[in-house]
Amino acid sequence: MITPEELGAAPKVLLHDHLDGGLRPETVVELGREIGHGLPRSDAAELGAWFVESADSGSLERYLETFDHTVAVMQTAEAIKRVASECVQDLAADGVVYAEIRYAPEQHLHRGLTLEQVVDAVREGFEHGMAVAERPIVVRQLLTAMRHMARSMEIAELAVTYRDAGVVGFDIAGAEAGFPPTRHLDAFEYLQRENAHFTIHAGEAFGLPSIWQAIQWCGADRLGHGVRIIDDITQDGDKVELGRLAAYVRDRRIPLEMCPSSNLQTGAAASISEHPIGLLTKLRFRVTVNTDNRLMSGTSMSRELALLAEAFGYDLADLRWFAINAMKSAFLPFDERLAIINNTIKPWYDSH
Ligand SMILES: O=c1[nH]cnc2c1ncn2[C@@H]1O[C@H](CO)[C@@H](O)[C@H]1O
Ligand SMILES: [Zn+2]
Repeated sequence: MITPEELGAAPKVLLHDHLDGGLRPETVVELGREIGHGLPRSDAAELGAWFVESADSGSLERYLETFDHTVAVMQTAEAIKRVASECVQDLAADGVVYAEIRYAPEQHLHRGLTLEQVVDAVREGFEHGMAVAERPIVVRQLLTAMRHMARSMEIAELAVTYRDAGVVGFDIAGAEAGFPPTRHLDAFEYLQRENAHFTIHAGEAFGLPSIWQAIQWCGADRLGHGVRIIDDITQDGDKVELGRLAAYVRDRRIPLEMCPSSNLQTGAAASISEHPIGLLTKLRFRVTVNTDNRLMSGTSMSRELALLAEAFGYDLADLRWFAINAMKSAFLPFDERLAIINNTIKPWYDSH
């Protein structure tokens, strides 16, 4: 049994977390008041509960509607800096030692900011957060393009421009059904030519064709969620068979950015104990554990790991495996990844 203290103290690595899905409820209330944005609840605790209840919709499309309020209050450099700094501080307090935080710059232009000003504001917020956090943490940005929009090439170029200024990769997000990854093929081909890294939300609200396109057409380094890879695995008693795509994903060690609580809310999985992460972990896929949207799921890295430990009996050795899997899969340069594994992750787990 892992104690709550151990869970909090254990070094954790987070690869899939949305900046606009992780605000503190109090911050949404305060920023909303400052700009006169009407919110469904004015009390912070009630608003926090409202986000979780509303996101508990059983559909990705309705889950995503809750972001209207967080995106609305993140339209000035000051507001974005505050949210970014608080994000880093909250993660550090939860024992996260490395995080890649994503958001869509194109969604923060309503009050006159340019794409560059948005990325700069997030960078300043992250730097501030890393400087004041109660525990050491390294945080980098992933720039997301919205899959139903047509700005992915521009956002991919932005990611390359900022590659030495805190941005380590690119992503596409938003409603999956009807918006296949190949819709943004030019952006992915451009990134490959630039030796840049990217992950793709795939296999969350749509199945194998989405995963297949993300990997075999677009060349994704990692899969956001990827839970539906389970559709290519058949189980007959103790006998487990992998289809060609599932075998490819496992053979190539393609990291799966799994987000258990988020999947329950969008209907991608029925319960934690039935979540495909159990089988995929047993089969030694490159599984990583993530939060997706801490506000909408009312969660944290510690909580996600606690839920898994309870459902599957995981111990500290499993947590170590998840942390090292994630660190190996990070878009940070190899020597920096290795330093975090050898100087931070392993020493803690070796002594516990
Ligand atoms: O689980 C998810 N699947 C797909 N899109 C998502 C998910 N969570 C958040 N976003 C979308 O990504 C945007 C940028 O951060 C958010 O505004 C939200 O629309
Ligand atoms: Zn996501």
